[in-house]
Amino acid sequence: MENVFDYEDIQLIPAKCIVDSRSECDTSVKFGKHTFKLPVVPANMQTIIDEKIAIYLAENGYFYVMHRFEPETRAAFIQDMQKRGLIASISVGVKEEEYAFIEQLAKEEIIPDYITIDIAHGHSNAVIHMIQHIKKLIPQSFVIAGNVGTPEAVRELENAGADATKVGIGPGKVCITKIKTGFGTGGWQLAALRWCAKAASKPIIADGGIRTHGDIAKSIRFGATMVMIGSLFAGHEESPGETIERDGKLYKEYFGSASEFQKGEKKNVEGKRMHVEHKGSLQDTLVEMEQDLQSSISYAGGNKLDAIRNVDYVIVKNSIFNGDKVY
Ligand SMILES: NC(=O)C1=CN([C@@H]2O[C@H](COP(=O)(O)OP(=O)(O)OC[C@H]3O[C@@H](n4cnc5c(N)ncnc54)[C@H](OP(=O)(O)O)[C@@H]3O)[C@@H](O)[C@H]2O)C=CC1
Ligand SMILES: Nc1nc2c(ncn2[C@@H]2O[C@H](COP(=O)(O)O)[C@@H](O)[C@H]2O)c(=O)[nH]1
Repeated sequence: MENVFDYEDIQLIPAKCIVDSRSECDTSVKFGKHTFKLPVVPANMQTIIDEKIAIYLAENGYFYVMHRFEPETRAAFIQDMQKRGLIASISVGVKEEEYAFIEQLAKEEIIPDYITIDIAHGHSNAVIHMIQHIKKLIPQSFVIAGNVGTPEAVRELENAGADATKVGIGPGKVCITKIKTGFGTGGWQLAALRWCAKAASKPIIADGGIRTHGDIAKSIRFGATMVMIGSLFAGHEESPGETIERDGKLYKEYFGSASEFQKGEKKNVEGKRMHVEHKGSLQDTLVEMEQDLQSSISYAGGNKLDAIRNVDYVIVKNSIFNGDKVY
C-alpha cells in the first residue's frame, strides 16, 4: 500500500477563518438517530467506563458505549437508562450465550438504542452472524460492528446489516496484538482509516491510537464520524480502577480488555496493564476536547465539524513533535 502514515506524520493545512470567536464553532455530530456534543466516545473498557460515567455522559449529550464485561447486568442497565430517559448503548460478544442474550432482550422488549459487537478480529463469520441475529430480532437497534482494518471487512459487515463499523486492530495504548501476532493497523492507523473510509457507505468509528486532541480532528479529516478513545480517558477521578501513589504522585490503572487482568487467566493475552497519571475530572477533559476541536474547526475555515473533512494536509514523516514530548 502506498502513502502509509499515522497521526504523528500528518499536519492539516489551515484555511481562511470565517468566525470571530472559536465559541461559534459547532462540534456536534449526528450518529444514528441522535446528535451528540462531540464526535468522541470513551472506549468500552472496564477501566474507562462504568454505569455512573455512562449516566453522566448520556445526561450531558455525549455518546457512550457500555462495556460487556459484567454481562449479567446489561438488561437491567438498559432498563435503568431508559427509565431515566437516556440513551441505552451496550456491547456484546459473539459466543453462544450472547445469542441467547439477544433473544432475551427481544422477548422482554428491552431494546437498546445502540449495540456494539466488540471483538478483536471483526472480519469474521462470527460477527456477520451476530449482526444478522440482532437485525432479525431487534431491528430497531443501531448496530456497530468491529473491529476491522480493511475495506473488504467494512463492506462485508455493512452488507450483513451493520449500521456502522469500527476500525482499528492493534493501535491501542495497552494493545500488544501487533507484537504478539505481527498483525494490525498499529503504526498506520490513520492511513488504514482513510483506506476503510473510502469503501464505507455508512459511518466509521476510528478506534485506538489517539494520543492528542489534534488526532481527533485528523480522524475526522480521514473519514471518521466518531472517534473511540481509551488512554486519554483513563486516569480521571471518576475512572473505574485502582488508584496508586508513587513518589508522591497519584496514578490510576488502565488495562486492555484482552489482558490477563481482564480475562483472569493467561490465555490468548493481547493486552497489558499500565498506570497513567491521575488527570482530574472527566468534565474538564471533555470541555478541553470541545474547545480544541472548536479551534480545529476554525483552522479548517468553517463553523461546523464538516469543514475539517475537506482540508488539505501534508505528510511530515515522524517530525511534527521535533523530539518534544507530546505534553
Ligand atoms: N481493537 C483491537 O485491536 C483488539 C481489541 N481487543 C479487545 O479485547 C476484548 C476481547 O476480544 P476477543 O478475544 O475477540 O473476545 P472474546 O474473548 O469474547 O472472543 C470472541 C470470540 O472470537 C474468538 N476469537 C478471538 N480472537 C480471534 C481470532 N484472532 N481469530 C479467530 N477467532 C478469534 C474467540 O475464541 P478463542 O478465544 O477460543 O479464539 C471467541 O470465540 C474485546 O473487548 C476486544 O475489543 C482484543 C484484541 C485486539
Ligand atoms: N489489542 C488490544 N486492543 C485493545 C485491548 N483492549 C482495548 N483495546 C483497543 O484499544 C482501544 C483504545 O485505544 P487507546 O489507544 O485510545 O488507548 C480500545 O477501544 C480497543 O479497541 C487489548 O487488550 N488488546
